[in-house]
Amino acid sequence: MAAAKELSGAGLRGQVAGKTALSTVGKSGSGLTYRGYDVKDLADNCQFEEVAYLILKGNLPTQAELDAYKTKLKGLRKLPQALKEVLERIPASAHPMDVMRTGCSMLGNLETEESFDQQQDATDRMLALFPGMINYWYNFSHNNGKRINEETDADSIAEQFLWTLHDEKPSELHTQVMHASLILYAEHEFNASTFTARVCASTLSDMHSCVTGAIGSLRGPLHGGANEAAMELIEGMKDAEDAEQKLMGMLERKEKIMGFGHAIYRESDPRNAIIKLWSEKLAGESGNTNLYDISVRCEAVMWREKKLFCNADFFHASAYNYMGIPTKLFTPIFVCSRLTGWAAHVMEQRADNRIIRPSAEYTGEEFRTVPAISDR
Ligand SMILES: CC(=O)SCCNC(=O)CCNC(=O)[C@H](O)C(C)(C)COP(=O)(O)OP(=O)(O)OC[C@H]1O[C@@H](n2cnc3c(N)ncnc32)[C@H](O)[C@@H]1OP(=O)(O)O
Ligand SMILES: O=C([O-])CC(=O)C(=O)O
Repeated sequence: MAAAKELSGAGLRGQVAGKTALSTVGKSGSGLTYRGYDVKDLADNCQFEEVAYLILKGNLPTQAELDAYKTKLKGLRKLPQALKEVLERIPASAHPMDVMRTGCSMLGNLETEESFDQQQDATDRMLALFPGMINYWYNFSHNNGKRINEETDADSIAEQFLWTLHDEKPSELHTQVMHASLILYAEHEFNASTFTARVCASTLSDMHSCVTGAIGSLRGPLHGGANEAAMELIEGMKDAEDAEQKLMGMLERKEKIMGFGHAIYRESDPRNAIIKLWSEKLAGESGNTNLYDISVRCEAVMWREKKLFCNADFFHASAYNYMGIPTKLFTPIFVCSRLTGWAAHVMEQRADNRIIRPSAEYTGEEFRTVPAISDR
């Protein structure tokens, strides 16, 4: 099992900051469970919608419940015209995570969550709409003003993401990998973005504000942004030998290697083995295993030199690249998935709320009085 570290120190490390029934990290099974189910079991046997249902509603759906949920989500894909207009005004140079943040916030203006009774519907709308939203912007801004049809016939969120990105039905294999990827990223206890969402929820704010804040926290390279940073690293390496040399140089210069290490896991991240297998399969399918081979060498060097292991992000880089996904859209996919965890945590916080307001250890000046301006 991927066990948890002994934790203490800055960054609230090791401190229990609240309760959750949603997931465990470093405690049982392969090391990550959603509502008691091992993430590997879920990734091997479920579609993303089943896992979203589990996280949001508490139990795995029956076939009839799953069909009804997927039909509901399919009916919620249409982007409001005002949101399309905002997306068309965002320049191609913008980071797609900023587009997600603005898009989510705009949706909150157009379809405001007026009461907590609407929390499930507000979440479902975002789950259904986010893939088309980011790919509408991406195609418009990067593809000569192309306006895609976001109301595709895609059967699932996994398929909808790839379909709206490439404007064609994706292969079975690619859709299967996307399901697994969305499942792996869906929930992870009190990580930085989820904690952001919970802090916002604790003030009794609305769902769109909680999610907008969480997107901002996920954006950084120490958190979700690491999958993009990992891609930038490996695409600069010619082959496995070059990877070895470059990494050794970076370690000598004490540079941080994105996609490695974890705040909670000690020896491995259970999501890595799963996405690594998919990356290998995609490499085989593509007929060019170089990027996969480079990634495998990086993993070996980091463990040999530093006992640092790949987290969920590292092999996601090569997997997404093999599926033809542009690097800057990697972290928005994480948003399309983690939205389930964020929303479920918001609902959990609301159900048993006290405003989150810790204390600080003061390190500033002693008490003093204001001198006259002429004496300063
Ligand atoms: C889905 C996710 O969000 S997973 C996380 C994605 N983020 C990354 O991949 C970014 C790279 N990794 C990191 O920056 C860190 O490992 C974090 C942010 C994930 C965890 O941070 P921490 O809990 O502070 O890490 P930890 O306490 O284990 O660090 C121990 C030591 O290892 C070093 N270290 C940790 N990760 C790395 C890394 N990826 N590369 C180089 N050194 C590292 C730290 O600098 C620290 O050294 P120090 O004691 O000399 O300061
Ligand atoms: O738990 C964390 O700190 C980061 C992480 O792996 C995640 O959010 O998936």
